Amino acid sequence: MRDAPTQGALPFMKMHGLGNDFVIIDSRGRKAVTSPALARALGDRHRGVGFDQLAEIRDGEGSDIVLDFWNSDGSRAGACGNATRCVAAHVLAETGASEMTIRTTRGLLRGVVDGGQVWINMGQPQRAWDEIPLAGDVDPLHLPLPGDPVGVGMGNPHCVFFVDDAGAVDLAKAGPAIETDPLFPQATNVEFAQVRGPGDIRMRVWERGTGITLACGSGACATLVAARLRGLTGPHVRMELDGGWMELDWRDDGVWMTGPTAHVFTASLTPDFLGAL
Ligand SMILES: N[C@@H](CCC[C@H](N)C(=O)O)C(=O)O
Repeated sequence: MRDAPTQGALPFMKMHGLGNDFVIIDSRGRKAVTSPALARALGDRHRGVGFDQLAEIRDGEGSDIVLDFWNSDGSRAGACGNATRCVAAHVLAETGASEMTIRTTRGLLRGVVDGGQVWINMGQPQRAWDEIPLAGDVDPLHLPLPGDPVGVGMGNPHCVFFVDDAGAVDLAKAGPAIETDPLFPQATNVEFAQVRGPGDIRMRVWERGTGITLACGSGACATLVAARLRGLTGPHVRMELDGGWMELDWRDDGVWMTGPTAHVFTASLTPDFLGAL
């Protein structure tokens, strides 16, 4: 028997993009509710719901919607490509529109339905050391770290290593040391990319504030940018992540990406859970 909806409960959606999973709270038309404490409690896979990122949809500010992102450790994420794809797919299905605008701390992003797929323009990459940001004026194309990685900002920092075999990388060992390296004053997401051809990349990721995830949209964009700037690929690639395939295209107006999304369920947080925060 289904429980009757409880008064004071907070509805949310669970969605994922290639296994990068999200709790999404729709706060349009009412006060925002997210906080570091809510993100940590909800992100607990044993006592909460569990997610890689929490996203809150708010009323638009010169845009169709505003989106805020949180990591499971309670920190803010300046960008989350896969959550942006999930929310855009949801809102575009709801409104029947073929395009929309999304304001994030990074700026105004665009979502467009093309060939039955939702594409997001994640904007132009940040390539200057102080925009990524790095701790000092070093060449982002050749960061002074073992392995000669590339630094790229997509509204959040990324450190991209090119490796011979991405599958062989011990993410749990390699990721945390780079995430917290002093070269990155706001810490960093870490990508290990194997270029298999001019339009084919295999990539695995360690995410700042979350750890190993099955996919990372902003990380995929940063990886394409790093590969293109190093002359390893063209501007259009298919990328295989642990959770599946994405397609990316670096155009004159920014880095576009697409891939599958899924709405898993809608449920409500109980007043008891919320009251214990
Ligand atoms: N999974 C996301 C990236 C999430 C943000 C990241 N952990 C950060 O703190 O920057 C994506 O799909 O882009």
